[in-house]
Amino acid sequence: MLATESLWFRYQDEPVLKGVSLDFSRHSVTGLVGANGCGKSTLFMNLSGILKPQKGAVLWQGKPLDYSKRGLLALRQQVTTVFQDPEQQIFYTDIDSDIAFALRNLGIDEAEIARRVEEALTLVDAHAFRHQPIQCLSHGQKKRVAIAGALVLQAKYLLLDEPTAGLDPSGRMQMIEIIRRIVAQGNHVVISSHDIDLIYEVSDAVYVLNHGEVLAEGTPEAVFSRHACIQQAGLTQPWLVKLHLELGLPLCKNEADFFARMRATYIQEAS
Ligand SMILES: Nc1ncnc2c1ncn2[C@@H]1O[C@H](COP(=O)(O)OP(=O)(O)OP(=O)(O)O)[C@@H](O)[C@H]1O
Repeated sequence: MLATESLWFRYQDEPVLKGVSLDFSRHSVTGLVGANGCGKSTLFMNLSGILKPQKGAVLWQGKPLDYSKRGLLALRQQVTTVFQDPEQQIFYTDIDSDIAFALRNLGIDEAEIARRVEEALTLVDAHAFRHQPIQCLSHGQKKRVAIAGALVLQAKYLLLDEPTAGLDPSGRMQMIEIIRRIVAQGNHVVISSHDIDLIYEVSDAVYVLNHGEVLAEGTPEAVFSRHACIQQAGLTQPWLVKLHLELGLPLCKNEADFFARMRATYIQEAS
């Protein structure tokens, strides 16, 4: 279980997170949205034990997080973060060594490392550029390498900070597919993003943060239908929700569903 209980955090005088209670274990994919500066990255750093709350707690496996070196090492094998900028997480010039880095630090044997690296590269579709030096990769490819570096740890929770930032449309679709594959393996994903359409499509539950507080929580359909609340948080509604609310079209979860429903209706009406 990964959760927070009445968590307060401040860097200086002003609190950035104000008593937030969030549970990331109830759903496979939890989305976290909010305007710039509402505290999303600060929350991620609290969840991974980089920052420590002044009040309240991060709950890991039902207990307040153990901040000892041993406790944090155990946490980070089960809760891994992929930051927005992949450069922050890349240490080597060759992809295999980079992805294997954390496993070598943990003293895992080489045969197991090779197996896990292979599996992670498959999951993020990186075989095609596996032998290129990392500095020659595109932003999107580096992002996939950073995710592979987190996946080899076989963590139960993957925290993705802006996974689609800087990706072109096909990179974005590929990221959605990667998230689905990670979830299909039985893992939890927490996504913080300004890409509202992505959060709507891939999340099972959403938290809306506003000035360090939880303004709304629930299914993406319910949360994003609350126009005034979404506006108050400085956000916009996903396009599929707008079509539903403004034109009375069926509320669909993704573009493919939407076009399938529209085609079925159109063909029925035409015949
Ligand atoms: N190291 C720091 N020292 C002092 N204040 C900080 C520090 N890091 C962040 N803050 C402040 O904490 C608040 C929350 O920042 P945070 O980066 O968590 O927000 P965010 O929701 O991730 O924003 P964005 O959507 O822009 O990435 C902001 O007011 C920011 O200025």
